[in-house]
Amino acid sequence: MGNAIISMKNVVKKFGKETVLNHIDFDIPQGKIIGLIGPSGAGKSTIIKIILGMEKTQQGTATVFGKIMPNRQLLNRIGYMAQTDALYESLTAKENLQFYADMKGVSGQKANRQILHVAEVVELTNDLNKRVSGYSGGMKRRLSLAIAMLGDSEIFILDEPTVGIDPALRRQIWSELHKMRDEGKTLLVTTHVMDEAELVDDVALILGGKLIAYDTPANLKAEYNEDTVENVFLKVEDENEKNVVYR
Ligand SMILES: Nc1ncnc2c1ncn2[C@@H]1O[C@H](COP(=O)(O)OP(=O)(O)OP(=O)(O)O)[C@@H](O)[C@H]1O
Repeated sequence: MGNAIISMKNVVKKFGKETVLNHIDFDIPQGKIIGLIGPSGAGKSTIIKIILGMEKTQQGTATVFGKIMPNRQLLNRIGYMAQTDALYESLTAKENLQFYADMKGVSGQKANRQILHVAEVVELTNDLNKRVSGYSGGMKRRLSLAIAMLGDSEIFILDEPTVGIDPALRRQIWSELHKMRDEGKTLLVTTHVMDEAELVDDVALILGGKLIAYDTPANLKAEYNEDTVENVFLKVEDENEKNVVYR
């Protein structure tokens, strides 16, 4: 794909003798939300870490903006939310946001504006002055997501951003992700929540370290003759258990 903003070419990743990613190839165009879905241990976080240059491959390459990763200079163009929260517990949420805004090179009035906006998106406005040590798990996830949204990133890589977040707020967060997409941002999001897979532009289905399907939710449903992405996923998983021995 000519206009790919993120690309993986023939990526093989092993941990010891275990092959975790088995010849993964895919291109993500700008201005799309891609949902990375697959069962626990399928290799989703490993894909993300390779794209960010945090893990090395045994074969193949990941490129972002046409440059082979790892590339430190590109990192401030990517908003990343990891699966584990990296927060300063003894600081307040606002202080955490100020710290990360500063790290991303945003300061002054612009930082204040962004902090208020991202806090509102994740409904933490009234808890900004509380210490993070007193936050619940879900509040910490929300704060991590708010931090990932700070700055002027063009790409957002979000590993399970809505875990522990209730359905109403999840909807609000997805509406913000769509808004970001409509402004030309590119988002790669992993999720276990299958109804969220209906909200992305393209679904990349990972099973046993392989990219099994990569298409729009509508095309996948038509191809597999199912009415939900969840049913497509179950069908594909079932077919693969019968036919393929992977690893
Ligand atoms: N640092 C590591 N050392 C050894 N094995 C690892 C390491 N990181 C991941 N793995 C293994 O690689 C496989 C894929 O892990 P990964 O975290 O990418 O899966 P995932 O699809 O993100 O799972 P989940 O949905 O549970 O987060 C798993 O079998 C895991 O045990």
